[in-house]
Order: sequence, then structure tokens, then C-alpha cells
Amino acid sequence: MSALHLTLASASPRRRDLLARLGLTADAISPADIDETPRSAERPRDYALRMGAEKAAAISAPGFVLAGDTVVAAGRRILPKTEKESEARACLELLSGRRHTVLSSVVLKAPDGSVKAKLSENIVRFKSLSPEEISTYLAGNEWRGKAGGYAIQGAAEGLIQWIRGSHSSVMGLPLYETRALLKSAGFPIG
Ligand SMILES: Cc1cn([C@H]2C[C@H](O)[C@@H](COP(=O)(O)OP(=O)(O)OP(=O)(O)O)O2)c(=O)[nH]c1=O
Repeated sequence: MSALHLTLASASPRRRDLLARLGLTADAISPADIDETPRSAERPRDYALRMGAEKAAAISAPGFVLAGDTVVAAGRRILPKTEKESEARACLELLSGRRHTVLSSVVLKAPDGSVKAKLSENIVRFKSLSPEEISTYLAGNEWRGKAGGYAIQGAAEGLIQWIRGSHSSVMGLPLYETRALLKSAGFPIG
């Protein structure tokens, strides 16, 4: 097996698609099954980095293992990956008319077992959302399983006034940081 074998430790189709934008196709997709419960008082940045590192560590595969994690935070508060509509509504009500932070970690485990990580920090500002706008958004079901109850790659972008950072990072895999990490580890990338 070549040392250049690349495993993407993620169930996220978005991460696979984003990786493809760098001209890369993972040789294997191995989602990591880890406990994603934040520790008490864990800071959002620490949590995003810990989750990325734990996902990479959970996969033993030849070659390189790439993992990532995306966290939506309002101040120090880590918002859930919303499973219920009521949770998503609460997130959108909280995010309405305010700026919040989206943190995306990317973690690379090299064939020699060494691990490097980068964290990308984004600020996102939603317009003030009316109850009708929130209900219409929720009816589209794009909030399901998404951190913070929205997905920038869908209808939510029509409600976002601006972002500071990168679209790929908010969506799940920061392409600038991912390319830099792979390149510095000697992975052939254009
Ligand atoms: C803020 C935001 C989140 N998300 C989603 C991506 C993820 O589903 C979720 C963050 O959860 P993650 O745990 O980062 O990713 P995942 O559960 O999809 O996949 P895996 O752990 O196997 O790598 O939020 C978007 O798709 N778009 C967005 O704009």
C-alpha cells in the first residue's frame, strides 16, 4: 500500500466534495464513531480541535488520515447539531441579527503517525430573521443534523448578510488550511 494512500475520516458528503475541489479523491472514506459530547465549560476552539483530533485518531489506516470538525458558537456557547425542529428554531432565534463564530478544524495524521492540525475561524452575520423567515427556512429541512441549525451551502445563504472567513470552512472543510496541511506533510498537491 502506498504511503500516499489518503483516508477521509468523515461521513460528511460535503467534506468529500470540498476535497475534490483541491483535485483530491480519498482512497477510502472511514467515518469515525466518537463521542461528540462537549466537556463541561469546554471552549469552542478547544472542542473543534479535540473533535478533529479524536476523529483522526479513531481511524487506523495506511498512509494519511484527514479529519475535520465544524462547530457553531455563540460566544462561549457551543450550539448543537440540531436533531429536532424546536432545537433548530432556538438556534436561529439566537443567531438572528447577530454575528456568531464558526470554527472548523482540519487534522492530518501522516504515515509516520505524526499529527498536525489547523483551526479556521469564521464570523457569520445573519440578518434579523422574522418568525416567517424562520418558519420558511425550517420547512426546507436543511437544518437537520447541522451544527447551529443551518447550512450555508443551501437557502441559509440568502439570510446571511456577510461572512468573514471562508465559505468552505463554514461548510465543513477549510480548503486553504487543508491544502497547506497536506503540502507541508509532503502530500503531492498542486
Ligand atoms: C454551519 C454549517 C454546518 N454544517 C454541518 C456540517 C456537519 O453536518 C455539521 C458539523 O458536524 P461535523 O461533526 O463537523 O461533521 P459530520 O457529522 O457531518 O461528519 P463527520 O463527523 O463524520 O466528519 O454541520 C453545514 O453543512 N453547513 C454549515 O454552514
